[in-house]
Amino acid sequence: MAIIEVEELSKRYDDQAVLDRVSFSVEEGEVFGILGPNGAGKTTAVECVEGLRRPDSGTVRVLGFDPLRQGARLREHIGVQLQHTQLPENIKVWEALDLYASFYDRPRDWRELLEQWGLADKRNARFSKLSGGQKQRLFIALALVGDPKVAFLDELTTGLDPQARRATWELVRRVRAEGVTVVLVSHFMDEVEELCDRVAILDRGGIVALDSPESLIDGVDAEYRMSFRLMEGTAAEPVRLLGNLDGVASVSRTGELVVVAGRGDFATAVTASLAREYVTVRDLRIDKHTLDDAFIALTGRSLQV
Ligand SMILES: Nc1ncnc2c1ncn2[C@@H]1O[C@H](COP(=O)(O)OP(=O)(O)OP(=O)(O)O)[C@@H](O)[C@H]1O
Repeated sequence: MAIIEVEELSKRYDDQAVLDRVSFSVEEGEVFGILGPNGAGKTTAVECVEGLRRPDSGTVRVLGFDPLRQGARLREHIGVQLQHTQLPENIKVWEALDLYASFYDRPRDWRELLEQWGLADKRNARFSKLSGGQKQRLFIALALVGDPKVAFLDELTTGLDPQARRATWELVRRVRAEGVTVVLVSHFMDEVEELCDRVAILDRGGIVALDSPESLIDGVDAEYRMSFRLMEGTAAEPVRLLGNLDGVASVSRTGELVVVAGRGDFATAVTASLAREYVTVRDLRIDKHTLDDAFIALTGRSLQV
């Protein structure tokens, strides 16, 4: 069942078209990613869905509500992650939760959220004294305090170190496991690949692709490479053995190192052929495509900044 439906959403700022007839829907229970480079219009799109910005045209329904006309009722059922600048430096963790709980008719018990998100010992700490990861946990707890059906998480891991990013990903999985639908805005490929059931790739105001990360990656019809080392004394000559296999574009050998490039599922054909000839190899590596390759294939540019 679609929980969010967006049709033909358009928005301009002055003479700049930021969203141009964007349509997508989000299914109940999924983690839906909106991925795109800086300035692609991600935040604008999400804020139109949340009812925080007014689109020029198009329709948006979230849980059946029109975010502009029924914003107050809608906000009872959604949770929005705040950006850092939106909490006073001196507010205590419990005060922030208590304040946000007061915005809802039927909030969750924030003491439970403190426990659940590992913030119980930080209950009386001031916001400014929290680490980046703790702040992120607080923001997620605040987004959940209204017991929402949908949570919007925007650039959740920007500025976090790799360890804190991974810990935050785990938290998102927990939110999903609780049955909350998640809309995740990000410009990190790995994050989206890791977390999202489906992703809309937004570029220059339009959706250039919408699918699961796996399908987007599988759809990339570009060469990739596999490499391995032959065991010493191997008699087989890989260039001859592998050169004519389906999908293989080139095979090169430098000493024991063999590099095979190709398209499609050539790596399976290569390993099967090696096994048939009893050739054992080590250090086998396949540089499979990533979401960034999918982005390059779709837009001609890399998203990595
Ligand atoms: N209130 C506004 N008035 C004028 N222009 C705006 C406004 N908000 C955003 N823009 C412009 O619209 C474009 C899209 O901005 P938006 O914040 O939606 O992109 P984004 O994909 O979320 O980018 P980022 O990843 O940098 O947050 C940008 O060029 C931005 O400068």
